[in-house]
Amino acid sequence: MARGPARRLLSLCSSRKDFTRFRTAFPNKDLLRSDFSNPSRKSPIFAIPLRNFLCAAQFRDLANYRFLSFQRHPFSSLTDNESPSLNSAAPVLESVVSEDDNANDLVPQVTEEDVVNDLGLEPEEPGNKNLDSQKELNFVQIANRDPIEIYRELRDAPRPDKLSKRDWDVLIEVFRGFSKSGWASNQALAVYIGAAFYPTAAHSFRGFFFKKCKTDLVKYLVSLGTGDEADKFLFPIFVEFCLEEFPEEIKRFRVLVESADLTLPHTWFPFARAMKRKIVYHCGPTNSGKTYNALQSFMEANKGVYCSPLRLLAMEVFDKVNGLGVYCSLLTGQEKKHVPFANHVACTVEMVSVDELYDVAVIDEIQMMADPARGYAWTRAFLGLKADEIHVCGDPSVLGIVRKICSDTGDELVEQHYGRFKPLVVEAKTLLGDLKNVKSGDCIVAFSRKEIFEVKLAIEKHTKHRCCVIYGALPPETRRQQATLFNDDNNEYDILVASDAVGMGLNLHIRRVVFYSLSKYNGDKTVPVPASQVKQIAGRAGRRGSRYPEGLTTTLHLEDLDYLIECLKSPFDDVKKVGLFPFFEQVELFAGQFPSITFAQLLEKFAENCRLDGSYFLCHHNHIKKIANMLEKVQGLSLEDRFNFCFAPVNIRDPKAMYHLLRFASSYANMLPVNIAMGMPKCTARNDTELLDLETKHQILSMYLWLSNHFEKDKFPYVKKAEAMAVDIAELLGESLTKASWKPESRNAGKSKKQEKDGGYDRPMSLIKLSQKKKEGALPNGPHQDKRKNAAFDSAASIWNGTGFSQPANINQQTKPDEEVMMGSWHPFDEFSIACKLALRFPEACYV
Ligand SMILES: Nc1ncnc2c1ncn2[C@@H]1O[C@H](COP(=O)(O)OP(=O)(O)OP(=O)(O)O)[C@@H](O)[C@H]1O
Repeated sequence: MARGPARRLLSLCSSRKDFTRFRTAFPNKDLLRSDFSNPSRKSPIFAIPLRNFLCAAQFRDLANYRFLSFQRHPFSSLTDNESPSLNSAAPVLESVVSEDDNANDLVPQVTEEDVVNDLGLEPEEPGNKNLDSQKELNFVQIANRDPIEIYRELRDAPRPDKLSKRDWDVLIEVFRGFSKSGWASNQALAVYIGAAFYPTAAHSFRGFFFKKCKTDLVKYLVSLGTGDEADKFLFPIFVEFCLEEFPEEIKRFRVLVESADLTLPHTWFPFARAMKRKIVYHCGPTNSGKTYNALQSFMEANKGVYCSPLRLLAMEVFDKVNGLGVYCSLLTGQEKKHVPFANHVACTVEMVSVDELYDVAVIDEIQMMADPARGYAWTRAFLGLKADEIHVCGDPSVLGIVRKICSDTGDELVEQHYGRFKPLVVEAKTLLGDLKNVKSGDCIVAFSRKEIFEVKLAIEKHTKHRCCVIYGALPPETRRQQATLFNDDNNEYDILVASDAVGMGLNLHIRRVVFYSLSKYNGDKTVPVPASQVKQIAGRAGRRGSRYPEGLTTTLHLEDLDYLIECLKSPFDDVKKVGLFPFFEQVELFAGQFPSITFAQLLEKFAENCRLDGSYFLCHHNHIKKIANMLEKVQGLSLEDRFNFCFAPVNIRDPKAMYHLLRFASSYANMLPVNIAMGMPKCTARNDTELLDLETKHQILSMYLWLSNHFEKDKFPYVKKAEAMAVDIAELLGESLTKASWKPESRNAGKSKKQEKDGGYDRPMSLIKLSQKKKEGALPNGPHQDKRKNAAFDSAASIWNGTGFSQPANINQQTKPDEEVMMGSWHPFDEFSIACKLALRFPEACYV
């Protein structure tokens, strides 16, 4: 388990005496300032590495950590204003601040005349130089005193000295500032005083100080006034006070933090650390030969593993490598194809074993380390793979962080830089807003399923071209079938209409990539497509060895062209952090602190309290929490079962798929054989609803297969049947897509009529322009209306005892118009809700 610096500090200072020893090593405040505040100079005693202390709930970037270094923000890269620590503890703080009026209770009453000068100084007179220098001398002495001594002196003081009203007022302000100090709150984390507890501790400290105050200290603090200087003077005394007053709170928080410690993740893989690994970074844009070269090393090795971002790509490599005579097995969440005598395996990155020893490993699309949701899988593979040689392929965005990680792990890094085989050319003419201008070999990229079918319909209605389609919800087998159809010269399918799913993994013969739009809905709002994604997708045009070795790219509308060029011209991001997620064992350890909370709450608590180094972020886990919430009702699942079920591949916005997951979990928990309980469609889809049904059914089967590989096999006895059904449905989907000539059902009935008038398809307005116009208020469907609509959808989704998953967008879109949902006359979750409840009570039965 990793050892964080604060932990190390406390383990070094396991007793108060030790801590005192540390502190007395730096009795001189000036010494502390001059030595520790100089980042280039390390403490000879505490050579604590620079690292962050991060409460992931706030995703604070607490950089440049050095305990008690007395820098302005040693723990935080945030400014004072941004510092969230005290805001997060606002209720406690409020009480602290509001009690200032009662602070007089803490000290003997004083009056203006009641001034006693404990320093024995004459009253101040202007120009009294002796007095001034005497004062300065005193202040320097105080500043240089050992804070422990100061604390003890205060602690043992029989009674407080009397203060003047003016000093008293200033002192109140000084302590108010200290209570609010983000710097002090951040520093306090290092001695396990949590952000939530800090205001209480600071309040208590103020009470202590006022009850014991010494005039010389007060004078000194008054001379400093509110601010950093005073905070930094008070802080070590405060720490001393807390160590003595709150040992239990500190211990509790320490145990909590330690059990959620995600620092130094490279130390989690001691075997890999014991190896001297060679990392080869194949760095370049798309279509530059990175994967090709990495696969050469993979195939030449005695034993190799290829880690893919997608099932589809793992399958491609599996086929390709076996085709070249190198026996290779396939391992994805859904399938295990063992090839006899194979020493090689092509797998999805989540499935790679960090226990097995390899000669060569390939990690494709390494920039996915920074993916907000799945990044942890790449990070784990990169840190944990036990391979002599690891080839990573990707764009340069994570090169900097890979260099840094290699310096931490001690791995050798070799960089190989690539350029595109043929430059990508931007066609400035665009399609002038008219899909009739498509040409053979074009790939039209749209960012929603609905748009994909609209485009397909329009092209097939108004031109002689036929379209293949590829989008994320299709099974990999169907995507491959569509890709083969498109690549084949001897048929009429010469146009591809695809979503961003086309950006990775398929070997496609694309002449030109045309962006239907350059904005997409991110689940919350419509946003411009990120430049890195635009590059990745555009880069699919013109592939070496294909019919079109030279690639073109353009947009449907002239007004989107500037953004496309901007994206292609923009340099790759320099990623600063990569993703992490705790292993089950870490979550289990943490769960020991909270025996009576739900799994979803546990994940939340973990996120709030976990510590991460500056190069890592905690991956998004909202979808996991939503599944966890849904499964909360299922009795009899162990923590590990819950953890595993939450990673099942399910579309959380699809109530039908969620229902089946719930049913599977329920049966499993009741020790019943988990059945598929789903009818097989008899024919190809005749409309969009049937097509959607096929997609969902395939996803449910895929989920069943995934679960069968992640739980005891005998609990999932229908694997063979599920595999056969999945193959059949993928075929049906392929056939359905080639025939598909229906209009996708629209949310907005009025819009469909308009489309008819416009010549059969909705000529898309540039969404970037659209959002600009919305901002200017030019369009009637303003943001407030969207808000209302979203609120209606959200409330529709929050049924079923707060399972909390979002609305079934596809059902809303496919079967009922918005208005009905908004009027509350129809509820998409009603049927689902009843089915779920029944599934919980009678898990062996099926209700769909
Ligand atoms: N040396 C080579 N000889 C023959 N074909 C090659 C060679 N290098 C690359 N190719 C072919 O060029 C195409 C692009 O190569 P590759 O997939 O390795 O590029 P890449 O940089 O990994 O791109 P992407 O990131 O888009 O996958 C592939 O079809 C590959 O087979």
